[in-house]
Amino acid sequence: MRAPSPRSPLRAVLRNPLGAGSAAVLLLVLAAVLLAPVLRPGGAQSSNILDAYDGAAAGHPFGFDGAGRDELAMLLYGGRATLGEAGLALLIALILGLPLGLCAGYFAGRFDAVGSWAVNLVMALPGMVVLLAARAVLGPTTVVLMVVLGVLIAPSFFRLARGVAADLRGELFIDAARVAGLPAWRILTRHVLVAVRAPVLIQASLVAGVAIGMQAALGFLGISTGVSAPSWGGMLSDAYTSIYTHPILMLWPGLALGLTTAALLLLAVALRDALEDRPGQASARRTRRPEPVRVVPTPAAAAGPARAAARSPLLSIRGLTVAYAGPQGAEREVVHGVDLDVRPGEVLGLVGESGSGKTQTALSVLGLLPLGGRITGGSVLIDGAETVGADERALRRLRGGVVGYVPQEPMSNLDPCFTIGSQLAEPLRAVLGLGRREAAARVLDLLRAVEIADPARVARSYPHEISGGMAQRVLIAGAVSCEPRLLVADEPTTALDVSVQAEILDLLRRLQQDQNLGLLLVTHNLGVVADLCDRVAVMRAGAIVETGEARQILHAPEHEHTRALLDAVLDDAPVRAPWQARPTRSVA
Ligand SMILES: Nc1ncnc2c1ncn2[C@@H]1O[C@H](COP(=O)(O)OP(=O)(O)OP(=O)(O)O)[C@@H](O)[C@H]1O
Repeated sequence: MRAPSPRSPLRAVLRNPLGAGSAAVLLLVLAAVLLAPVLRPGGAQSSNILDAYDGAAAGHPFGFDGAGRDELAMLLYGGRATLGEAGLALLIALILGLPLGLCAGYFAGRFDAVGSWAVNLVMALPGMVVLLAARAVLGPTTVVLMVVLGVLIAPSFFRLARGVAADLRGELFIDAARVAGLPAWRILTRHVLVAVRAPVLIQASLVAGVAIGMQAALGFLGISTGVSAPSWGGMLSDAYTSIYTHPILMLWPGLALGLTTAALLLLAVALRDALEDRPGQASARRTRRPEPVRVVPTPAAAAGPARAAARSPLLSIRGLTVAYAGPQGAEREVVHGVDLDVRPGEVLGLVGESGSGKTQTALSVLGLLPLGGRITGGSVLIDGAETVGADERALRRLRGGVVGYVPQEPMSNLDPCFTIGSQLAEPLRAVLGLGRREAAARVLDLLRAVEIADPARVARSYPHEISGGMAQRVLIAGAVSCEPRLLVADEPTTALDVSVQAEILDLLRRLQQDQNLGLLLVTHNLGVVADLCDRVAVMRAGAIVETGEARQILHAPEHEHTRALLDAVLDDAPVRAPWQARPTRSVA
């Protein structure tokens, strides 16, 4: 397995000849423009009519314009106006479009509807007419016109960010981050912004080019302050009056405009290539943790399920119904009045045929139903707190800290852009408020606790650099990282190799017993039920048909559907040996 090479994107851009060349041109232009008062302390307005239209001379390499002003000084000071005002328009467009687009895509619903409506309205406006109207109403101030231009081009960022955020919203690693208790702003700024940065950079370069062009056009048409203050557009306008006699005067501002916009575009392309080629950000730092994670078996765990059953439930579901919006707006109910309890230290297996509603029930507990699905009735109490109808803040308090989630697909639940260490540290910092070093050290302990032999290397790895089994161990480490009391595991071994499944189940059982966790285990595997579960609830067509002790359900099922499920197990199918506590061991 290859260790990740945390290259900085800047270095990658500079290694690319296209990137290095365009960055050099842009830097040169920017430096020249910024240093204008040093290079030409006399300013751009000093003129001598006797020099009008004169060619290059000592100290004046670009010659003089029709008013006898130094062309180089005009270019330098004109660049300050043109680039500065175009930058302002870009900034306004980014400030308005990017956060609103991210929020619209991520939160969807009414936020998206209102945002998209407003954006469509702005896009329907004819830009040039609005600018001319703004000039008439607000006066010939380019700065104000550039603010208006920024508002007009903000929809391009809105739509881009909205599209990416809406796509990512359904990604499992976003769900995993939500279950870990991360607030929406943190998910948006970390996971979503990282995905949107490459297209936004390209878009920003295009928009910067358009803004530079528009600023120059306003100056060229003489509808801005460019008449008195120099700008590249104003220079083009002046040069245009003598285009047949002194065409060279068109060359300098034209060249400045062309070079700058071309360099911007090429730099963005090189940056995009560098960012998309780069698997993630800098690896987590290796630090020593002062104290290892200790998992102490509690007396309650040792007392077994009989004692656990006597305590009040950690999870109590009553009359849960879930429905999905149909094509004609009518809702289709897929979970019908489910009742379930999970007590501390108890493993409840939720079994049933495919499509019976197990996953919908588990996702309801976490408040993570996919778009279109909603809880239409009933109650879900986690540690006594009602989650149905609770706001996002209340749910966040429960996620991570009280309830953890082990998903079905290990790889899709890890963000490919970040190292394992950084992803595990994130909830530790957000939920437990640990510092960077403390979180990094605890990550190593967590990786050790899930029996990963080389935690430092795994913490530095990106998801594509580890195996599926190891990824599932990482997710289990994440699920228990904030010391929850309830775990929801949705078919945690389905996506794994048979040989790895047993190890993962053993690990889950050990952690569950050591930490006295309540575990809601969604599975269709009755072997797993026999091995791990204290009690079992059998689902069929969205309803629970039978609940009882695992031994009773497996040996003396009462409902005919449970009997049919047991009959469907192949007679010669391998049966897992009952779980036995064993010393912790390490796997690579
Ligand atoms: N996004 C969705 N939109 C509409 N209906 C859905 C959606 N997701 C699930 N359903 C429906 O909900 C019902 C229950 O699905 P669920 O995923 O809970 O089944 P399951 O028991 O977990 O099955 P499996 O073991 O195959 O995952 C199914 O009839 C399914 O068609």
